Amino acid sequence: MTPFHSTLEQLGWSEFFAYQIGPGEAGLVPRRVASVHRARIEAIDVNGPVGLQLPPHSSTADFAVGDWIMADPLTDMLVKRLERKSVFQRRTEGGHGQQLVAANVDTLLIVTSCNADFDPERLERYLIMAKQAGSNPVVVLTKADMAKDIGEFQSQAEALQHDLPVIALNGRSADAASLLKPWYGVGQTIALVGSSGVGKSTLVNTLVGSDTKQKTGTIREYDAQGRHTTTARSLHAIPGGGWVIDTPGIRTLHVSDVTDGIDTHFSDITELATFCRFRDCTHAHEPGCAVQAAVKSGTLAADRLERWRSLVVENRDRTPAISGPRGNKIVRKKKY
Ligand SMILES: Nc1nc2c(ncn2[C@@H]2O[C@H](COP(=O)(O)OP(=O)(O)OP(=O)(O)O)[C@@H](O)[C@H]2O)c(=O)[nH]1
Ligand SMILES: [Zn+2]
Repeated sequence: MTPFHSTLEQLGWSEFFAYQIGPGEAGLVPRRVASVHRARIEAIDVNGPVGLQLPPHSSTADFAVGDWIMADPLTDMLVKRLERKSVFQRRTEGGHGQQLVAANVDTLLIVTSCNADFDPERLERYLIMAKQAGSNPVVVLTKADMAKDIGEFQSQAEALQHDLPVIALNGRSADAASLLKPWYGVGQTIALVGSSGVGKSTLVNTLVGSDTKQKTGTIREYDAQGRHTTTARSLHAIPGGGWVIDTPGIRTLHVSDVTDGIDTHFSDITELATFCRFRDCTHAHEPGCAVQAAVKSGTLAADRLERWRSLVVENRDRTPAISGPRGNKIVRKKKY
């Protein structure tokens, strides 16, 4: 059962949201979206779980788990959604439209396991996604109990970003909860992303207790290959404070709509580029290129520049252009 919460702050409320309430909205109450279904939305407020009425012609697809909304307490009608502090979205398969994954997430736990799933290039894609969304990333290496050399996985992950927290754990053991404690204090929201089968649901169960999870409505169904998989996302209360959002396993992580995320993750290249002679320098063959100069002098690793380049090309290729021609199609060698 979702525990009773007496204050909005415990639900994740902050001044960021309070400032968005207009003078004419004193009769409305803030509620947080706890689960989004095809035809209904469930929320939580200071009195516990509550269903929401959607205004005519609105779609549940416009709301994300973790959203803050204002509702009329008499009718439970959803009146408006508040601006998000952070939001994860991804392009739907086929490339049309965006699918909202989670909103107002403070920390993104990027989950991978200490086995064949581990792939630094895929992790880097998740780091870019976290930056684009506005959340702090933490890498969680599951199945550490099965790995021979955890240190090797850990150091490869740590090399991806300066000061990146990397936590190796056994998701089935209670210790996992204490290792992750720094990121789920009272009112803090964490979300888990990663491939199918890496142990996201297991970790959520360890954090919230399996009984709680069953009742908060996460649906497990069989996918096309007959695998048992998480299909719905919802906000789960962590006993003692904090919230966790489980997300369905991502099969292939393409990058699109992450220009800002790439610029932030590769801030060294972004900064060097301001010294290039040409404003539209591609850092490939132009004279006076500060980025190439840094590679030559050894201050920028050539493989880092290559990773940047392939992500920029993929992002450009997959993000619909507002105007002008689209980039050349690239042949993908590898699935992430
Ligand atoms: N030994 C070990 N097994 C684990 C660990 N974490 C998860 N598992 C097992 O790995 C399998 C897959 O775990 P899930 O939690 O269902 O994976 P998931 O990421 O939620 O998968 P999707 O719901 O498909 O996205 C289960 O059999 C778990 O018991 C771990 O840290 N150590
Ligand atoms: Zn350049």
